[in-house]
Amino acid sequence: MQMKEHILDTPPLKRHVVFNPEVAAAFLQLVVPSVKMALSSALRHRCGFFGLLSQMSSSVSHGRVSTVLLSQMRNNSTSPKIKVDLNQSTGVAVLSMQSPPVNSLSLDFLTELCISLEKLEMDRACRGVIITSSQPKVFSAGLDILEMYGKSPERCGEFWRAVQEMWLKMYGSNMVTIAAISGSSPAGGCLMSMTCDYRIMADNPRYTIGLNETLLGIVAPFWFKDTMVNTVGHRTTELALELGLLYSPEEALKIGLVDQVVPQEQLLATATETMTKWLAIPDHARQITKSMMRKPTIDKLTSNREADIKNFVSFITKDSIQKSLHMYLEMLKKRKA
Ligand SMILES: CCC/C=C/C(=O)SCCNC(=O)CCNC(=O)[C@H](O)C(C)(C)COP(=O)([O-])OP(=O)([O-])OC[C@H]1O[C@@H](n2cnc3c(N)ncnc32)[C@H](O)[C@@H]1OP(=O)([O-])[O-]
Repeated sequence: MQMKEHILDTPPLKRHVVFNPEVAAAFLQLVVPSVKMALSSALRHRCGFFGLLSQMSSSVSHGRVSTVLLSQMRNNSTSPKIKVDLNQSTGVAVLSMQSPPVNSLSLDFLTELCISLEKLEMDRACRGVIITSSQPKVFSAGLDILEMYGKSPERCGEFWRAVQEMWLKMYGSNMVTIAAISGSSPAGGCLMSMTCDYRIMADNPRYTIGLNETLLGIVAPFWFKDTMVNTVGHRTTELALELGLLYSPEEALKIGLVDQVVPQEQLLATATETMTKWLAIPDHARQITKSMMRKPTIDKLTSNREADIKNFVSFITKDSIQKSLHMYLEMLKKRKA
């Protein structure tokens, strides 16, 4: 489990240059994303300010900045993908995913999400987080398929490390986490929901939730599987994963994939009420209990992180898997037309 800790402030940069707004804008576009990436990476490795500096210089020296910059420009990275409202008096934050069209989990998105979660984790004023979406009809479409299609092995590895980091932060959070699932939540979206302590889904039969990876011709890794086994049990997970089942809210409630289904307009109010109940439990007792339940699953990934990245990269870059992803992307486009 993560311990609350303090982040080192970076000292102000002193530069003696003549100010040119165009150069400054270009510089910011180039540097801000790499600082964000480096900060996230430094946080991941808990290596403090000097680690941060070295991450930044290695990003630049390996020419990664331009690749990251290009993909971020495509993803319209200037607008924040995560909005956090912390109510100081209740200690409850509402974290809204707001990355159109479907809150897909790109490297940028995951980086921003991890930074937001880390900040809340370290903020003593925050005891609970409600995770929801500002996008209509969708909680999250799961991993951004474009991050896994046509990308270099190096980039795939970087992406997968960020997916692992998101899971570690969410599944191991000391805070009470409640998913207010306001729309469809396939694959990685379902995983995010399952990392939370409690799940409430909006009652709309058009919404679906589940780990549907096999429908894309890909395989949910062991820690996706473990999270689902811990949530709904072994046999239900076996069926769900092999068939790539997506459940309606009512069906999800029946198998225990979500804990409550409520009318859409009551979703946030119900999540807030539920949070009050959870926060009535003394933090230390709840946190130790949560750790007791989840630590073995977390340890399994932390001790196999590099091997898991290697597996993912060699799997996802196979020609046959790339073909499956291509076909799935085409199917999504056709379905829309
Ligand atoms: C080993 C690895 C484990 C993998 C885990 C995963 O999470 S794998 C992930 C498994 N995830 C899935 O299988 C979910 C697939 N997605 C869906 O089923 C639906 O989009 C929906 C039900 C989430 C929302 O329905 P809706 O009618 O509201 O929206 P819409 O369908 O009209 O889409 C709007 C636009 O978004 C695009 N786009 C969508 N998803 C993704 C994505 N993940 N990524 C990137 N792009 C995505 C879509 O192509 C379209 O683009 P366009 O044409 O505008 O350029």
